Amino acid sequence: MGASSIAVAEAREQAKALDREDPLAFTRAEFNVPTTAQIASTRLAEDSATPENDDDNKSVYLCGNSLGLQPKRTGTRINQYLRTWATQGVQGHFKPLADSPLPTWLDADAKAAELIAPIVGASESEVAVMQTLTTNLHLLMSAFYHPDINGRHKIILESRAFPSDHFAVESQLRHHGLSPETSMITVQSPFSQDNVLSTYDIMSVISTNAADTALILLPGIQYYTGQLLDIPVITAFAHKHGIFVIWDLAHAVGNVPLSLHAWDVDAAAWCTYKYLNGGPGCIGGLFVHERNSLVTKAITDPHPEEGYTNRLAGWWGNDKSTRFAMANKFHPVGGAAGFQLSNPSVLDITSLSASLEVFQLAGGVKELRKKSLKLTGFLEELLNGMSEEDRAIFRIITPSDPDQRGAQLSILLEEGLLGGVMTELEKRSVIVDERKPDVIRVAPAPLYNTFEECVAFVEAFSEALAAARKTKV
Ligand SMILES: Cc1ncc(COP(=O)(O)O)c(C=O)c1O
Ligand SMILES: Nc1ccccc1C(=O)C[C@H](N)C(=O)O
Repeated sequence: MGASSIAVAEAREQAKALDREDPLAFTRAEFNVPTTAQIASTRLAEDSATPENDDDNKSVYLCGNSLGLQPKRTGTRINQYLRTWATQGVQGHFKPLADSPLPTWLDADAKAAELIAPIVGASESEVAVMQTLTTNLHLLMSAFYHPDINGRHKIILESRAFPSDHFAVESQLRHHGLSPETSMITVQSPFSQDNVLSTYDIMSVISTNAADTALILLPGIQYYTGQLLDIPVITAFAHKHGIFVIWDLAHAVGNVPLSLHAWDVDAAAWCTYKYLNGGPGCIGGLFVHERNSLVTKAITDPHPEEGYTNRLAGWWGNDKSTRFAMANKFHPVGGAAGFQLSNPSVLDITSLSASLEVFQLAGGVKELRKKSLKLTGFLEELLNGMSEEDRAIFRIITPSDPDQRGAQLSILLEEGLLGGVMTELEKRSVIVDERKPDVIRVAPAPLYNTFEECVAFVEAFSEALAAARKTKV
């Protein structure tokens, strides 16, 4: 690749064969893949948008790690939801819609929890579809971080955490009157220049701070490097030291198989706009292990709040049977649903549920992972096979061990090339994302990307590198 057109032709033939053999190839037709004309258009006005036609040239969209593509059935389901609202008004809360899998609005959250539970490996009662990622991290910390300045008060997180996670931790500490300088511990790798963290790096920091750490917040998959951490092993190690762990699964959910219950994870939160294709800013989710949300007292108990986990509460977390009684005693429903605050946006839940229907069609995340391993492995092989001239100016920083990554490969470019490479890729209708200062993240999503698109990417990338080299500032 990158030099010889024969190599490109061979790779394309190989990719075509892999696409033909792919048992999940059919799910691509479930998605709206932007065409090259749509991507090139500079205005979004309805009259200038190019109508999509299946014969049109499609863009190469490898950005599902940032925003997943729109499933075609999202429009169908949202229109059904809109019809219910238009024709029923408030009665939509209670009336099921004929000829549609959509539940009544009152049951929308429970139904969505049912769909998300297998994706994260939890029971339905351990998950709630609610709020957004950063909010959910705050809600979990408010419930499970109880600092004791003379005992456990520290929070451990990675040194290059996604800024929102870092801000959330810092502000939690300040909220409790603590200083990040004394109570925030960050993990970084002493060995890896790219800050790929070994399990040992993380365990060492836990060991050193074991006596006074209350909480650990870590990413299932690190957003920048694409590294998949060993969730069960790190969780077990933290538990041995009496530390509660919250996992941020933004980049892991819908990407790699998760078994949160079996791994004994304490709590986790995620967003749904990446591999779950819920749409920008769509409703998020959280997991609370059943042992952490036990409702030990019956609702008829004179002091029902005793025995309930401490939490920031709202009426939607109240038991359904008394939610509308308009009494002011909080009776949380057992499980993660008891952490809900407000009635959720049914528009959001409808959008997410439409995409989760496609996950069901595909046979779930385990099936998708089989394809994902092949797809990302193929992309890696193509990148490693590029010309020496190309390879001299980029390096894949994502672990090469497939068990330590999901779909994403992060490519570190030589300094000064990022802007030029992104411009050149966009000219060729190749959509990936940039993370300053020097990384592009490329994520073939098994629900809609093809092996042929991996070849198209590498071809465009080689041309982009050549062009960027010339214009490098
Ligand atoms: C790891 C991580 N944490 C937090 C966020 C912020 O999510 P949100 O804006 O949905 O709160 C994102 C993505 O934006 C993310 O990737
Ligand atoms: N929601 C967004 C809105 C605008 C720009 C980026 C995002 C992202 O989601 C970024 C993503 N969390 C990331 O890992 O880069």
